Amino acid sequence: MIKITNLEKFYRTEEVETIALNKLSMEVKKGEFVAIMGPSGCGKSTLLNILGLLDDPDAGSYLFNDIEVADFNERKRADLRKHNIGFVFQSFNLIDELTVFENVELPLIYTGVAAADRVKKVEAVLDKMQIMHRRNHYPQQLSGGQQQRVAIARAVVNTPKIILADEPTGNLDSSNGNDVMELLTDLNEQGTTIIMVTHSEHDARYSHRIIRLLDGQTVVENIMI
Ligand SMILES: Nc1ncnc2c1ncn2[C@@H]1O[C@H](COP(=O)(O)OP(=O)(O)OP(=O)(O)O)[C@@H](O)[C@H]1O
Repeated sequence: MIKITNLEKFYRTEEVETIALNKLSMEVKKGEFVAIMGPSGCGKSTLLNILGLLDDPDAGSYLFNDIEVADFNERKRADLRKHNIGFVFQSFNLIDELTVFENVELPLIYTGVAAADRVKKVEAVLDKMQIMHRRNHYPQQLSGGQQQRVAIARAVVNTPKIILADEPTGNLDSSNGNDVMELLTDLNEQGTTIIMVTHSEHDARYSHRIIRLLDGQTVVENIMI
């Protein structure tokens, strides 16, 4: 599903050049649940942004479902992204001015789904995430665990092929964190590929495989049993 080869990303300022990804290669197969770990500054967010088509690499190949996307322009990236990729962030990234229902509806508006179908899809996913009773609340009226359930609902409402999660439990207590990991596990068992950046060895144990990065390179891969 994802194959990157010799991927490079540099950040240049006037004085210094930082190599964020240094000829990084990795592969993620359809249906896998992969954790990406490594010390601060090793390139995890940079990698996730490129995998999520939010940013482009400076060199190397990125095959998404066998299509070379490394040289896609922003418009083509956005098109592929909105139909295929769901994002879950540490800080939830919900829109405060929109209700729970409206936040989850947004990706369906972007992909042109008709209003009646939107209602059905949003209600189904809110039900699945057990947050239906809060559909008319605003994000600030919800607990952190509830906000992350809404964010996961928003990530999956378009039935993406892949979910990219950046520290999804980072702002949650352990009980809410475990609930979020269980939700991600359920989605994975229903066929969604998941790539999750985490600092938590506990959360990483929910995955099938850990890719460890250091200085923009893969250093080791652990298969979970
Ligand atoms: N916009 C930017 N401009 C300049 N340098 C950057 C920029 N973004 C990231 N970097 C640098 O690139 C390297 C990789 O950063 P990245 O954010 O991908 O690391 P990370 O592994 O996600 O770190 P953390 O765990 O702290 O979030 C770091 O050395 C960082 O300082």
